[in-house]
Amino acid sequence: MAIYKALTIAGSDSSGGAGIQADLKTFQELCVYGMTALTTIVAMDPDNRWNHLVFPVDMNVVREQLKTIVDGVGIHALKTGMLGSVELIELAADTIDKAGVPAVIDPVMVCKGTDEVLHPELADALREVLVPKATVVTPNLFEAGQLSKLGSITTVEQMKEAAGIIHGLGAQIVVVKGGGKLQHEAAVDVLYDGQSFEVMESERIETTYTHGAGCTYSAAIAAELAKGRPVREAIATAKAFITEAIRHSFPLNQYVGPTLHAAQRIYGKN
Ligand SMILES: Nc1ncnc2c1ncn2[C@@H]1O[C@H](COP(=O)(O)OP(=O)(O)O)[C@@H](O)[C@H]1O
Ligand SMILES: Cc1ncc(COP(=O)(O)O)c(C=O)c1O
Ligand SMILES: [Mg+2]
Repeated sequence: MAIYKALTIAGSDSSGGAGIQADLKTFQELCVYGMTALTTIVAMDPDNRWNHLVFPVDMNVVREQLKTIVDGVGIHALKTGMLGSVELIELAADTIDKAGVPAVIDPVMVCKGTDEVLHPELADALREVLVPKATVVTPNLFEAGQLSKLGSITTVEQMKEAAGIIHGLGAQIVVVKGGGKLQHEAAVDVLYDGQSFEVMESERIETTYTHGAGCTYSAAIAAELAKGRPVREAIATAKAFITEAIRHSFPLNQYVGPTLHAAQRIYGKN
């Protein structure tokens, strides 16, 4: 059996539901060999309302990890998650050029449940340097508002407008995730490939336990692309995967509830 390999360039979520942990668990569930270039370590303070503490990894350390993986092993696809600096965003873009494989860009700007202010230069670098390299880019509503410069997005029409603008930056396929945040009875994502819009409505699960949903979804797309699946098929498979992971999400403590990456394996595909 062929072994397909995927790389994630992302941060560590010590609590295991998002970031590189979500990516690796997802790669494993979808039978892809996962490798990691760690950019940042996020810890959470249980004595201070789960306040996020962010520890960047030295740039040289990130470079050496990428050399190991891209030069030393080889990959079939990659994804990016939390990239905490302009230098890291540029390094991720260079890595995509060098590796020449499909790339899923999850333009992580803020963690759910935190109110950290976004550094504008990060949004600028994502918009100008990394999004143009994307096979698929998966902004949530906030990130789509920042990348498109539309600001607050509250309707499907605005999601379409944002997707059009983000496609214009150079991404091949844009998926704006309405998810649980859009006021709608379904979970609505908008896909745009430069030709037509697809409003993807799926079952909306009533839960607040969606920590890591975006990481998991983008990792699932990357895993399917690593296996050589066509992009639309990869997105459909990933959507089914995240819906089941959210259906079986659970609380870790009073602050956070991740999705269950193993949901399809344990409970079936529904
Ligand atoms: N409550 C929900 N029910 C069903 N699907 C959801 C729900 N919340 C999010 N999703 C889906 O999960 C994926 C990740 O979206 P989202 O949670 O918005 O990303 P992020 O974690 O980056 O904010 C999207 O496909 C979205 O539609
Ligand atoms: C390291 C890391 N990456 C990414 C995210 C974003 O997670 P989500 O998939 O919920 O958008 C988080 C959120 O806590 C994180 O800690
Ligand atoms: Mg996200």
